[in-house]
Amino acid sequence: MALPKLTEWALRLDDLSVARGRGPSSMRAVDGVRAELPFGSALVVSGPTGSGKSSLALALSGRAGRDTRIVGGSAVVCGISPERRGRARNVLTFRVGFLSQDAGPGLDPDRTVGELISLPLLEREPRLARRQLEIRVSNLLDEVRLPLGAAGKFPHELSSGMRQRVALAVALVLDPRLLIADEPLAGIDIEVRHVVRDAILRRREEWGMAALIVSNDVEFAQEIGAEQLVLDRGSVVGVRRAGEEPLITPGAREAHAFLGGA
Ligand SMILES: Nc1ncnc2c1ncn2[C@@H]1O[C@H](COP(=O)(O)OP(=O)(O)OP(=O)(O)O)[C@@H](O)[C@H]1O
Repeated sequence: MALPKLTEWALRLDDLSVARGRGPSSMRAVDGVRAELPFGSALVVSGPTGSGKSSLALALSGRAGRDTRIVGGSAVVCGISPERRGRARNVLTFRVGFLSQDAGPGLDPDRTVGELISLPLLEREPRLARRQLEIRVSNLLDEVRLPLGAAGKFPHELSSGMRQRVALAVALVLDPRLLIADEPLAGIDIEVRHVVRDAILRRREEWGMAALIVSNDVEFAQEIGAEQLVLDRGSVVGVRRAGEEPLITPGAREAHAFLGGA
């Protein structure tokens, strides 16, 4: 079967609902979200704790386990539904780089940084020559501003900010068409912020990478010229297109704060 072609949209969500959990503890974490993200643009998803941001990011990433299911509407991510399985899903994971909320602390402690960055490449291209692999690893280390010597280190030998930069390098190593990053700036050094921002801007400029970032950092959203979407209890309660006034659902006054208003 032919693989799905890339569409002009990195992301198209039509009335998307996502359930979390299994059995009696299952609940609707995302409820009827509509959004479109063309290649070359960025969307920042904000909202209070438990509003469904991570559930949305995970459901779209192609990495969701059985406790995260699309239960209504549809999603097309880089031309592929994240509900697909088998080869189409593999292609989705190659087209979409994913930085989960616990990506930095969750790095495999038994692998060196060089091995961690190489793994996705070897999964996609098992016959890749060693020299090519080394070049890709060193380019990525350079992009996330880590010294070349970091390739031989294990995660526990690095600071939390450095681990987060390694996790970003892993998410970017396949040159994804869409980067989905869940709280990439949370609680770590300023260098991480610059690295994430510069990677998004450069890759967007060079080949139209799109980005979906979960963050409540309004300044960051503005720095990368992103459209913003505010979730509350799984539903969209506010939207702000770059350079425009926010649109807020009547009664959702707290959405202003997430869009940089009073
Ligand atoms: N594995 C799970 N099983 C059952 N419910 C879950 C699971 N994961 C999340 N939830 C529930 O889904 C809802 C949305 O959670 P989610 O983590 O997506 O929100 P969030 O906006 O990302 O929150 P935070 O800012 O705290 O990360 C919450 O009510 C949460 O308790």
